[in-house]
Amino acid sequence: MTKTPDTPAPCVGMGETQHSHPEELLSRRARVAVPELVVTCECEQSPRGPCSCSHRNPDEESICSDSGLSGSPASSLALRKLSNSSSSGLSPASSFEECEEDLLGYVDFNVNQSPGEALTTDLWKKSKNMVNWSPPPETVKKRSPWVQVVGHAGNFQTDSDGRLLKKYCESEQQCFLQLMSDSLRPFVPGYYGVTQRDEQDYNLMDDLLADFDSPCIMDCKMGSRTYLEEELKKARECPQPRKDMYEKMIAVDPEAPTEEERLQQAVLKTRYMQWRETLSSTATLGFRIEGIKKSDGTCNTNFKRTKCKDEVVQALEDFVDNNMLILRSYQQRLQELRDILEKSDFFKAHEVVGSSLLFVHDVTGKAGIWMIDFGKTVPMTPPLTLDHRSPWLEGNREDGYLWGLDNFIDILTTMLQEK
Ligand SMILES: O=P(O)(O)O[C@H]1[C@H](O)[C@@H](OP(=O)(O)O)[C@H](OP(=O)(O)O)[C@@H](OP(=O)(O)O)[C@H]1O
Ligand SMILES: Nc1ncnc2c1ncn2[C@@H]1O[C@H](COP(=O)(O)OP(=O)(O)O)[C@@H](O)[C@H]1O
Repeated sequence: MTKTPDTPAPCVGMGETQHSHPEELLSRRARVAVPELVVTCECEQSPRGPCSCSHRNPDEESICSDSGLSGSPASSLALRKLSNSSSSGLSPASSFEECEEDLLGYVDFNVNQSPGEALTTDLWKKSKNMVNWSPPPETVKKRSPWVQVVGHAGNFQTDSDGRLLKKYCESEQQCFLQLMSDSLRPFVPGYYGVTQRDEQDYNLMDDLLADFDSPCIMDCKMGSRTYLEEELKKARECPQPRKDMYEKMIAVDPEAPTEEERLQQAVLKTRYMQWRETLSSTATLGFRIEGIKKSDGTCNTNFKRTKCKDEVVQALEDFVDNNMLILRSYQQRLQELRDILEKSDFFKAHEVVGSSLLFVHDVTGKAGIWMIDFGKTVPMTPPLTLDHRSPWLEGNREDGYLWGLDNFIDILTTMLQEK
């Protein structure tokens, strides 16, 4: 995904989470209190819309969009966009560093809470007793500001605990809840329930960048299909051609639209998504690079046409700066992930579409890979399961995730052998 903050909100004033009445919170299934919840009670409840994966404004553009400028070291537009999500202080996500003042009044109710732990009455009591607890100043560690590589504009906020708030999406919440007790747990961000800020609900999760120092980040979208079968069905029953997608299409290839699409100046979402799949490596390799952010601040989302193996290899070499140790770590981590995926109950029972692998490393040699974005990960009807390698035929709901992962591992293995 792509499209990010155009209207950045300053950090100041963004640190406050909307307060809710404790009883109300306790009764809301799978919700977890965040620090501020106990302090004041305004008893407001936000309207819970449908999956806020539809929170997106189709006209919003990406932070590092490939509108002709990406790929180069922060050009002026790229800088403007990047500044929305990086250390310049304009991020809609308030960074730890930017909000350091907030720490002076820092209150941590979740100090003993682990990811996925639901708020029980006992924990609630424990939390209340900790109202005035603050960490000693020496434990305050500066983190690099959070950076969003791709994704929808305004979808994220950060909190002062180094966690990330992502606009609420029910299917994503359901996935996270299950993932917290699945064998895949080490490969996903820790999840802490739902919280509110400015009347908007958010899923609260770990910021995977928190332990890295000026990280290099790559977002790769996994699978051979990037839209749900359900979306295809809807597009047939009630076609809704989109002008924004037509614009995005002709920006990359003016020849791509059909005569009819040209007349309408609009394309169906599924048509746009299929076009993107065949233009990139999604259709041929089962994954595609969406964006890369280097530690020097350069950001590139110009991978829409990165299709063949050689092009992917070139982008990967650039991402790791030809550091074979990092590449080896990534290869091993992907192999571990594959082993776990093949056994995971969650994975067997879900169609995983539009989900990404987030690759993160830094100059210290630390490297990690996590699965993110479960907005379009939906359960199969039991007892149906997927093998994630069979080709997709409409109705079988196969997503090609493991096929893509096999190809990814093969590419890294060949790169390592050739060095
Ligand atoms: O990357 P570009 O070419 O800009 O196209 C985007 C991505 O495919 C998004 O997928 P993802 O979020 O996985 O990156 C998708 O969001 P969905 O995930 O909601 O399908 C967007 O659909 P809209 O949000 O409907 O515009 C679509 O416009
Ligand atoms: N848990 C996380 N920790 C750190 N960065 C994240 C995390 N989740 C998402 N991101 C950043 O946000 C971007 C978009 O994430 P994603 O979940 O795909 O959002 P969207 O649903 O809006 O596309 C990713 O490319 C990554 O840079």
